[in-house]
Amino acid sequence: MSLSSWVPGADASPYNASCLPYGVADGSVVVRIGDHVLFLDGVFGGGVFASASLNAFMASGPHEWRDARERIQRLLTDERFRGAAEPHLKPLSEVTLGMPFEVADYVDFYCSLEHASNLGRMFRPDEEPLKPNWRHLPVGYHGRSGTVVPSGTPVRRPSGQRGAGDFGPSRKLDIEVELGFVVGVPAEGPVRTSDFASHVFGVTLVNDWSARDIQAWEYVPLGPFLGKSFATSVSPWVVPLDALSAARVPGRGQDPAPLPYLERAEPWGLDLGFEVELNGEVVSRPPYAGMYWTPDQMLAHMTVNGATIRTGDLYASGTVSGEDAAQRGSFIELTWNGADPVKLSDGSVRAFLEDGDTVTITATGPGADGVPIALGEVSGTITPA
Ligand SMILES: O=C(O)/C=C/C(=O)CC(=O)CC(=O)O
Ligand SMILES: [Ca+2]
Ligand SMILES: [Mg+2]
Repeated sequence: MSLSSWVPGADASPYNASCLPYGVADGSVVVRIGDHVLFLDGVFGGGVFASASLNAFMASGPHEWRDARERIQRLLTDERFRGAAEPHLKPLSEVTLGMPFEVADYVDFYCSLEHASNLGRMFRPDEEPLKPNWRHLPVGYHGRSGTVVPSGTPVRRPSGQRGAGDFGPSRKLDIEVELGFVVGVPAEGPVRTSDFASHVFGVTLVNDWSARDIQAWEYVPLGPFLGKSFATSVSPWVVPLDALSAARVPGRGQDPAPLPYLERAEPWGLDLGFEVELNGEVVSRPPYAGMYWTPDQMLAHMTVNGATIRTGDLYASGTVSGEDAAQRGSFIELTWNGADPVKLSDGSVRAFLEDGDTVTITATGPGADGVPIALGEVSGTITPA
């Protein structure tokens, strides 16, 4: 039975009562229902919701997460609670959304076989596309949490070294379509794959902006640095894992079989479809379901050495790219490093991003009973260097 809400328009919206992402509006914790937000401090009177971030709620653990979600669903679907809840409801158009959580550490992985193969072919044409380690562990690096910004924040074109003796504004400014996982409950490592849902609160959409010229010159052999640390944008919405149970699908197998600490009960995936818009026009549709490494494996890997995790840690999947050319999650792949530019309907072409360009990433998936749900959106406009 899908849940029917008394909030006008909510049932027809992908932000229906089986979605219910959390965010922060006007400095207060809210949940989204249709084109409205419900202020949780108002309806529940304090506690973990009397805060300007989701961190306290996320730290409270899976029992409280489930309890809150059930109470919110009851409030929004049972007419008897309408009188109590309605005073705390506001149209989305009347509030200002902010950063939903305080980011502790930020880690970026590289979990798409298609993306890693495409970049290997472009950056290392004389080598095997995949490095020898790729099928043995989810490759990742530590990013810069201080430059994780909420959707809508303008992104200034970075300047840096583009090669030997060549300094200037990046000419290869790019996007990376990713799914981010937000840690709620802290732990001392190692964390087992089977404990994923005891620690991870939910997901958020991520655009990991990348300056390909700066990156290509600087990142050997220690990995990405200034080519990616200038900005990483996230959606204002964190979708709880419970909203994604219907999106869970059997996943692709792994060969070779991973080491015991990376084993899962079964391979799985999330049937989420991304859409990438450049200046309002769809340029790609990356599918998440076929990602090679899964988020429980990423969590097990990043803690296997004993590293701790904290509330607000964000770890991202790495660029999501599918097999088809129209499913690639970055412009470097879509245009094959600029050789085959994207053609837009107004006749213009793009190899990489120009000043004034706006990129918006959205994603949808099946909610309870297959009713479509939306995962939010992450948008950013490029400003001059
Ligand atoms: O393969 C490379 O040389 C470079 C890869 C990336 O830039 C991707 C990265 O940051 C991780 C990801 O988003 O998948
Ligand atoms: Ca990335
Ligand atoms: Mg980045």
